[in-house]
Amino acid sequence: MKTSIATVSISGNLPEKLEAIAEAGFDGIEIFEQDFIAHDGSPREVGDMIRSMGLEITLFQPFRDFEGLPEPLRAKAFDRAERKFDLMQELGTELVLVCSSCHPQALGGIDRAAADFHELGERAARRGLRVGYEALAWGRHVNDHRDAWEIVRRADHENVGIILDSFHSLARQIDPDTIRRIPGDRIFFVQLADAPQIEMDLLYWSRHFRNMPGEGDLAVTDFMRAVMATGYAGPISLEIFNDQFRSGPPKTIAKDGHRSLIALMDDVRRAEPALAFTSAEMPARSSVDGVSFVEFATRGAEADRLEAMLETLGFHQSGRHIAKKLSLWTQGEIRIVVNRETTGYASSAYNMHGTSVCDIGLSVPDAADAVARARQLGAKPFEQPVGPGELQIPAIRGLSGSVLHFIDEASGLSDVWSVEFTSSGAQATGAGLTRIDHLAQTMSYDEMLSWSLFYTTLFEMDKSPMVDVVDPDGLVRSQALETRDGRFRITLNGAETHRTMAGNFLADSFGASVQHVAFSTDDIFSTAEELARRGFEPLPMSENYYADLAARFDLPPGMLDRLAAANILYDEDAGGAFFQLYSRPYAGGMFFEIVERRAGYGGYGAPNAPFRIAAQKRLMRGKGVPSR
Ligand SMILES: O=C(O)c1ccc(O)c(O)c1
Ligand SMILES: [Mg+2]
Repeated sequence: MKTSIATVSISGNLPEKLEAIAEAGFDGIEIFEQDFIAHDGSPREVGDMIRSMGLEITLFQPFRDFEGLPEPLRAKAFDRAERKFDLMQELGTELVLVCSSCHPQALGGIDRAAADFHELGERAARRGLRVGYEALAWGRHVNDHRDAWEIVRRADHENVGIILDSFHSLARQIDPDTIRRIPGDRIFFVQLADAPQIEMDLLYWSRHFRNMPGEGDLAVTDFMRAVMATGYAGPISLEIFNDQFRSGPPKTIAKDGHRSLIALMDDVRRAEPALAFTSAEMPARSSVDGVSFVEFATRGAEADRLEAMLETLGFHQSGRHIAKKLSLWTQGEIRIVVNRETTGYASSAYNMHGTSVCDIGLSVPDAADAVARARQLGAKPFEQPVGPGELQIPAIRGLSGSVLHFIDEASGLSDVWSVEFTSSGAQATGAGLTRIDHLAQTMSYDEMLSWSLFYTTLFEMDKSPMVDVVDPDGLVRSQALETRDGRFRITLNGAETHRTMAGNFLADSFGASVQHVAFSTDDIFSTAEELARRGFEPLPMSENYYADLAARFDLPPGMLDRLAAANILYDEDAGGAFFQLYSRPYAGGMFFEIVERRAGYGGYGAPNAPFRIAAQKRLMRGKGVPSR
């Protein structure tokens, strides 16, 4: 299987695009004519430059408004085609994409178009070139791959085939299984794009909102399953028109693209085991049984403050590392590692971000498999030298320099706590916190797709719909990713401005990622009592908030007073009820949350977020949160 990507899909000038594409591991590019014209270099030089980077030109595109024209426009269209054939020969590519005509004078008529393509095929054949016909979803007469196929079939020329583009077919809700009727050798090229399901004009949707397979809502896997069932053996190419990607970092976007394509083809291979095609061999997506540990990089007085906060949250220090300045804080199934090392990865994370979550450990069935899949999908393995008596725990670099460790029972990795840590012997009753409910990561809005793709291609996780969270100073988009059993949940919060609570955290921590950790309790009221006894200072909520709760929900008698007295927030969904208690913001805007989910409540209290954020901001502006 050859991978390819259209040069429109990423930002930069042509050499920058090519470098990012080659580095991400693609085999070829679709050269967009605009990218060629904007470049100052002869077609021969451009062709040589592309090949010198190890890339092949899989396609030249687009050639527009060709078929079905009356004379003299028709003759002109053929002349134009001849000029482009000259250019293709100079560049060194043999396939051109002709997209269905949008010309106001195009006459329509399947046989007229077929005759035009037959003649174009004749002219292409003389030069050893081939022509592919693609139905644009907004084409004037042809906007459905089934009609494009009928024209190609009637054109009846060896050098004329169809080009399929998942966006055009799926955006029009054409059943992808109709592709299974097309002979594989008549499909000359396949373009892939996903898109979020939004109601809008097809052309506008296509030119601005396409995204990588798996990042949107279209049935791209079903589309590719149908394509592969035909026996198609040509390149699989991303063609992504997206405003964010056009201005984003080209290397990251190219890597995301490659990751999406490899993961998609792995899904296709699993869904269609009877089809023989080559794609990267890798273990299936890993399930995640939960967060095994969260590690903070910190130092000195900040570390003391963090540990004091953990104590008020009911944690106790249950162990110390045999050689390093790490302490282990536990409660229920929760493990927090406080890392005060002044060398190594945690130390550089501290130097970069200040006190921050530098490492997340996930419990998985097979840690080696999780790393093997991540590597196939372009993640870099992460290793640090291990000292005597320490375990080598498989790990990868996440995005933005983060680190993820994988812990399993099968290979004894879950013994790390007894092997590498000496027990303090301390026994503690705690405050009823049982496990980590979710991690909330903050990022710039432009990075959200990369992160969701990262998690959903590695793990068995589903995306929830994006929700808007209103910060008094701007909007924050929030999207939850979760395993089906809810044992691993992450929320991604995308900030567009630095004035929001989330954006401010990003700026202050130079792009640290985890802004809060949420712990579960089975009884939020008794947890709140125990926390109060330990001197925990909750985030104070306003009276207005509780007055509104009374209006919105039928709470049992006395409940409202109990909520208000303990500063507990409340929400309901069709499944059940949700209780939340927040800490005050800590260094740079990090905080902790405690939640109780009753009767299968599935959300994250999004309706409460604006009031929580306003309360945090009141505190940070008023008393001033001690910053580093
Ligand atoms: O938006 C367009 O015009 C356009 C051009 C070429 C393509 O392959 C395509 O899918 C869309
Ligand atoms: Mg296309």
